[in-house]
Amino acid sequence: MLLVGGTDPAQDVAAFKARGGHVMVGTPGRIEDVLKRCAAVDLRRLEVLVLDEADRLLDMGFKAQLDAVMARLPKQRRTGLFSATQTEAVQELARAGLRNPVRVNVAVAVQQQQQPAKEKGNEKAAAAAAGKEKRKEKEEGKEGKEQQQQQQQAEAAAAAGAEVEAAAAAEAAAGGSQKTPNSLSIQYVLCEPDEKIPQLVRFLRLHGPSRKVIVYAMTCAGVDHLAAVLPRLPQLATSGVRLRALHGRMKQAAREATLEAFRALPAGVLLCTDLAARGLDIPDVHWIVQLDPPQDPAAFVHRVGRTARMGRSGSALVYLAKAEEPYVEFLRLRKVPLTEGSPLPPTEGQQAAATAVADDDAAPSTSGRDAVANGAAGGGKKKAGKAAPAAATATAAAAGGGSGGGPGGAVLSAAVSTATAEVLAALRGAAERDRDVMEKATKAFVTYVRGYKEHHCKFIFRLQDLHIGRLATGLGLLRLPKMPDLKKPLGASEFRPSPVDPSTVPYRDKAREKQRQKGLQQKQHEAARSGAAASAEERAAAKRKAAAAVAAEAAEARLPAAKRRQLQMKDETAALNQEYSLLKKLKKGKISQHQYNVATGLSDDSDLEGEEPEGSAKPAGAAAAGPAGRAEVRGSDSDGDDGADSSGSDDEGEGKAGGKGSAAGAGGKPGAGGRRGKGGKSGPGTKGGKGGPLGVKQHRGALQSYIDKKARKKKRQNAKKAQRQQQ
Ligand SMILES: Nc1ncnc2c1ncn2[C@@H]1O[C@H](COP(=O)(O)OP(=O)(O)OP(=O)(O)O)[C@@H](O)[C@H]1O
Repeated sequence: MLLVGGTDPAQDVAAFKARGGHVMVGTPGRIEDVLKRCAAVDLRRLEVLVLDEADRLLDMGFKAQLDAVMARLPKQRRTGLFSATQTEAVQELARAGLRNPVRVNVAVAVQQQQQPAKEKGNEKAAAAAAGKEKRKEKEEGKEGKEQQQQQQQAEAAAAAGAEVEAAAAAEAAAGGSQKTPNSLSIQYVLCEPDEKIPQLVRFLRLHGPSRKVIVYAMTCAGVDHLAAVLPRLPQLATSGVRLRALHGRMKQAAREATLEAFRALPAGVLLCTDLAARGLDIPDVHWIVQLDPPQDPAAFVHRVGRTARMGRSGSALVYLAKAEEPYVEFLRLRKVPLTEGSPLPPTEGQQAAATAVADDDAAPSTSGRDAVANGAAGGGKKKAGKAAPAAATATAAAAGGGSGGGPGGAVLSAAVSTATAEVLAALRGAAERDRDVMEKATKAFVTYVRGYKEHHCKFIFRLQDLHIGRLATGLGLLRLPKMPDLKKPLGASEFRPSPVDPSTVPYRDKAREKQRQKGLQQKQHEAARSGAAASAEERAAAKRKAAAAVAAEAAEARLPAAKRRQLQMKDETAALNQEYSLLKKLKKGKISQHQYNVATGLSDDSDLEGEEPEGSAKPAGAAAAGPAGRAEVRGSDSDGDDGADSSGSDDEGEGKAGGKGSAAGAGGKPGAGGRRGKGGKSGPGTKGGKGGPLGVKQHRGALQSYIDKKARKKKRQNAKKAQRQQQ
């Protein structure tokens, strides 16, 4: 029976009840599910348990399901663990319930290759640590059956540990070994994040039409992006390369269909994640390309194992950034030898173009990445191509593929750089034209950065060494996404944003774009509605404020007559003081008669514009009393429209306006009589705010009596002073 996801478990149970079976093959989750639902499955006579890809099954991800299944199995059985990367962790072997384990190691002997002492030490240390762990568990262990089980496991572990040590010793005696077949050649090419896709494009142009190639990316979003963008690149469009995508976020039926389609192709490219790293048996795969190294280094061996199967030959390639180069040594220590490869030369046409430009003495100084930005922005590939030579050396040096050196090498480097810039421009152009590509590129970027952070070899793949600017450029992003995870993103300042506004990029798919436009309109509508609600709220607030002012006036009216008079007197005194100072200014010629009239409310200000004060220069007082005061009052009217104008946006500002502008703000104009100055008291011109503006005669009379009163007071004070002096 085959028990895997993608179908209804009830169907599996029904099929088992109907037909029975001798061999169950399945995934841990589905087997556990079926065993739970079907008491009819008799496991008492189970003889053999096989855990294929044992290291993966025994890791913590499948623990619950595997423990549930194994709890139902008889203790007396034969158990086989298989994997190209068998774990040496003895605890895990004990978890699989092994007693007297025997290890069979299939490895390729390599003459004159010494097993590194450090490696041997690691294995011994792992075994010793495992033994120690078990002893500790024994000491702290529980009683009864559980303890007995643990003891058995500990014994098994000790035996397994001895076995591992023996295997290590045997390997050492044999002069070392390698984990990948001799018929498989693995190369690494040094290239920075913005050179990976251009390199891949060149690779696929060369091999894609005639070979079966599997390309691994780190994340599902990365695969989705490649699958969306590669067919649109002019550099690949005419190559006849057939692309298929496979990853874990696809439905089971779609995965199976993709795999079948890829199998059926005579040549083509499978873009995938580590979902397809293990177990796939497609005999005629010739190339494995690892665009991104796997998070789990164990997956490296499994990925490359999709080629060179059963004695056939095969090739593999991994792209590494300069900072990731220690990965090569890391793999060598794990018996996976890699040799350095060169970045692929561009097509003949590009090489010829580069040669022509290299001959031109006046090489432009624009960098390659600038050229990408320019080229994409202007939709001009010519620009990108033209700007390349200056960047050529840098790019080729970064690629480190040995294509430089000597005049011929320089030309080739220039050509490589031109080709890179062209692909990058095309990547960005694709994102600028189709929102789907743009979104996929962004998602690929974000998931890649997150995935990079989760690399198992953190000491090699360090997020702080990942060149964020070049990664974003390499995916054709229009903007650099904000990522809180990235505190100091390396090279972020080198990223050149696209002049295209991402919010304006449409979906190429018409139905999808229509849907988006509909959504946008709906959002605008909602925003307008909430804006209208906000202004309704403002109006309500203004109403409340006016009502409060009326209530304050009414409260004032209810005060005892003496108190009311006292308040009025206070108001009038303040107003008259201001008018007095205005009068002095008028007499000194600092303000004109008209300005005085307007400021004191004796005339309307509509004819003030353009009027020059007496004298050549505009007096400072005029500004304070006239236009400035007016502007402030207006500021208070535009409440909310201009939040930056704080003086005009709150009560305080309004009060100040009334104060500074005095009569102009508060009392002069018809209808302004109700406006309150600072402190909520009636302005001087209002005289209680009820009778409107005073007549000119009345006003002058009031002012004159005030001046006389002041003069009399002063006279009295002077007389008293003189009297004191005489005494
Ligand atoms: N004894 C054999 N004779 C002929 N062909 C065989 C033999 N054993 C295996 N093969 C073939 O070799 C290929 C690889 O076998 P298989 O898939 O079992 O390998 P594997 O070790 O499980 O690989 P992996 O776990 O890496 O996927 C298959 O096509 C299989 O049919």
